[in-house]
Amino acid sequence: MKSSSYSGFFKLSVEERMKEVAEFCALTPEEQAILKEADSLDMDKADHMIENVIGRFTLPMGVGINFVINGKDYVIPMVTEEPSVVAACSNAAKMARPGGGFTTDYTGSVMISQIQLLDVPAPFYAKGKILENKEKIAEICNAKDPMLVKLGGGVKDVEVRVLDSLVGPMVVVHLLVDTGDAMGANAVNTMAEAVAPFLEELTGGRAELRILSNLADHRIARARAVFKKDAIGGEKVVDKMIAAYAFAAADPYRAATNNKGIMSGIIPVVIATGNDTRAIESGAHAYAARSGQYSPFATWEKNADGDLVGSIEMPMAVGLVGGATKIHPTAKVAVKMLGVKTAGELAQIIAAVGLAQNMAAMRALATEGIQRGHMSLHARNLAATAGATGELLEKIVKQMVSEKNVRLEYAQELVKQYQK
Ligand SMILES: CC(C)(COP(=O)([O-])OP(=O)([O-])OC[C@H]1O[C@@H](n2cnc3c(N)ncnc32)[C@H](O)[C@@H]1OP(=O)([O-])[O-])[C@@H](O)C(=O)NCCC(=O)NCCSC(=O)C[C@@](C)(O)CC(=O)[O-]
Ligand SMILES: NC(=O)C1=CN([C@@H]2O[C@H](COP(=O)(O)OP(=O)(O)OC[C@H]3O[C@@H](n4cnc5c(N)ncnc54)[C@H](OP(=O)(O)O)[C@@H]3O)[C@@H](O)[C@H]2O)C=CC1
Repeated sequence: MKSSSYSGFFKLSVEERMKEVAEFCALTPEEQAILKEADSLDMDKADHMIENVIGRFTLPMGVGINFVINGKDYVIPMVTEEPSVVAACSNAAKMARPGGGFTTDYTGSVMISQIQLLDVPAPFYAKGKILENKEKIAEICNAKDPMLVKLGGGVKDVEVRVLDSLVGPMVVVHLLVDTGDAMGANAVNTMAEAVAPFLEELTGGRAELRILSNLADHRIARARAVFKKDAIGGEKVVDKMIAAYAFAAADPYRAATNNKGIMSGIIPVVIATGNDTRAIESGAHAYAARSGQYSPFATWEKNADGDLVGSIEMPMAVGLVGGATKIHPTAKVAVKMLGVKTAGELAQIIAAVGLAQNMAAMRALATEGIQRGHMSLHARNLAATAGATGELLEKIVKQMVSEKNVRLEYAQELVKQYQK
């Protein structure tokens, strides 16, 4: 496999796919074994990751292929239980190639840590005092994480908001912390707790909550792509897809589903690399609602040539150090597969996958409908659940799809019928 573009990759056996990916990503036999083994996370490690451990839970890892991002080819590890997502992303990445693939950027790894101050006697006067003491605040916080500071991170700015609330006015301090290649929750929470007594002293108030904000709007990843009209079915398809986007832009009921589709692409990469899925979900949805109306994460337009152009912009607080990324053996291999050296690079790849997923889903929805592509892959799932394997599985899938009767009971009925 010389580039990530590979027609018919899905028709290969698992072993053949692994061989191609191992060659592309230079995976050692040990790394390949980690991906193949269901129990690559040993019980001892598992027992130290969370509490009350009794076992482990395995999910399939697929690869999103055909991706070109900033001129470089990528094979993208994706861990999900949902059929058709990996296929959809690979499909859209293939359609993006004639337009040059995806172009991305990143605003930097700045997280917000919040400190809530209650019973501040004169909130606006206190705000001034806090802002005058930015340097001292940064000094107290940075002393808690010399390693981060050595790596170029640490507190970059301090902001103060005075909020009206159910319990009266409150002063909310935001520490803007560059967390480098860490997601940063632990790092910034430690800083918030360390600086709270100084803020109490400055303001005469009482510090209560000291915790990061998952609305990471200083940590934005962007991706954009041109889908040449001829690569996606012509200008009529472009127009239909823009009408589909207009629906999502006008209606939160549709936007929620549209964004769920984007998350169907994003979360598998977040899981594969051992990152915190809840942080990504909450940040993304809060960002999508920032104008007051819940909106799509991505925007779709037609350019002067009649091609479809898409852009996505969302918070992307993922890291390469900390969390499970450095503990989980499979996550370590996934990071190697991507060849990323910084959290920013990882964030940008994830944004590109989100845009790809949205494109594939919208194209299917705006043309033939989602069921043909999605249900034919879902049918495989059901046939396997009903106990079919090999040739029988293929036969049952074909029959369920052609009869448009993709249900578990029917799969079970067919298995019984053919096994008689
Ligand atoms: C499912 C496809 C890709 C079928 O695709 P197809 O239409 O049969 O197209 P194709 O046979 O011409 O294949 C095109 C490429 O797709 C990939 N591909 C094709 N088949 C496979 C496969 N079996 N396994 C892996 N990859 C596959 C592969 O890269 C292939 O290129 P090739 O290798 O042939 O050169 C297409 O119909 C599609 O993109 N559908 C969208 C499916 C989707 O979005 N699923 C997400 C789940 S539904 C959801 O969660 C969200 C939703 C839909 O509600 C969001 C929303 O409302 O916005
Ligand atoms: N609301 C939320 O989202 C919350 C999430 N969490 C969880 O927090 C975890 C993530 O926290 P995080 O702070 O990232 O984890 P860690 O504290 O494990 O990692 C961050 C630390 O790694 C060290 N480090 C080493 N190399 C680098 C580098 N290149 N760039 C940056 N830091 C480096 C730094 O200092 P040093 O070596 O001194 O440690 C830094 O403080 C996740 O598991 C998440 O689920 C926790 C609470 C709330």
